[in-house]
Amino acid sequence: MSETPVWSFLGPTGTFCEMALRQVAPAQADGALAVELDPCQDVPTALDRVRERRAQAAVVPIENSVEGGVNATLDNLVAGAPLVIAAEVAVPVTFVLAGRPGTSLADIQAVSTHPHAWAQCRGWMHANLPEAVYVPGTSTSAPARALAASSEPLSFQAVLCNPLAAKSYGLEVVAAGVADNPDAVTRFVQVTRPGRVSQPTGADKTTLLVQAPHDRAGALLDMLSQFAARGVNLTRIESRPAGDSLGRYRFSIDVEGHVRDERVAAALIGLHRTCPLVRFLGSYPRLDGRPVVVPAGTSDKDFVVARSWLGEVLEGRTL
Ligand SMILES: O=C(O)C(=O)C[C@]1(C(=O)O)C=C[C@@H](O)C=C1
Repeated sequence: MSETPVWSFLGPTGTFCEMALRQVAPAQADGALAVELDPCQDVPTALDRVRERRAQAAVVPIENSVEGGVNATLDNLVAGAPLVIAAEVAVPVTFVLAGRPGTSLADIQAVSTHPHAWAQCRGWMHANLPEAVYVPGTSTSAPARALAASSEPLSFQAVLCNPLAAKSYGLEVVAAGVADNPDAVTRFVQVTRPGRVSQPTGADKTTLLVQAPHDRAGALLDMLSQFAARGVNLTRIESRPAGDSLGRYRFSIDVEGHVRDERVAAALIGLHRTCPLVRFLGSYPRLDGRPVVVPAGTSDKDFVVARSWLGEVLEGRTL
């Protein structure tokens, strides 16, 4: 009998991350999850569980429509043993302000939540609870659980979490629909250990980490030219400090297409020839399912025809 696969995520139960996991994890015939949930204290721990083979997959936040890239994820993905992204999912993010039963706005002097959640509610907090102090939490549900778990006074009287977490921990909603941007979404990724790369679907994305040479003019332009020359469209590019000295940056990049697409493969080969570091972080179906637009002259067929023409040239059969 095969064992139930373990999937790790940023816990405890009730995070947006768990909502994302429930959207991508396999389900049984009756709709119940076919994986065992492994809530972790932070993103690096969730990813390490996969590296250590204690989990088959991890679901972690990677990009937030308000705060941008999630550094804990972007940096950890390239820090240790290789991992790759297998799928992506977006979760709409709206918060409730919740406290122990009976709490009213006037009782709240301090609020705890994840720093990204706080960043998404700053304007609302300023307008409604300008005096409230912020107490950082390891996730949105960790302080919710802590508040519900005891009746002793804590350093905060309310939390910003998702409505399901407030309900499951038995907290009372003091204010609903708390968000500076009602359309905010967070993108999460399912991460696994690398294996043979899947086949393209025609609507894929590839994530890379690239370090451009730092000691010559135009290095960044050269790096970007590797994509432009092959008609590969970028959907995200962010710089992250390399960490070893000031002024050295790496680029976290998402491109349209799959590493098995000729034009994406050619861009990667070009990067590998010219950049000191290139990490492939996975090709996976894009969440909007929108087919990739392939510019003229960059389809797989165009590459195959051109290669066969060159073969003919080498054999002296054509010029
Ligand atoms: O704390 C959670 O609930 C998470 O899933 C993490 C996280 C994030 O890292 O951005 C996810 C969505 C919200 O933007 C707030 C926090």
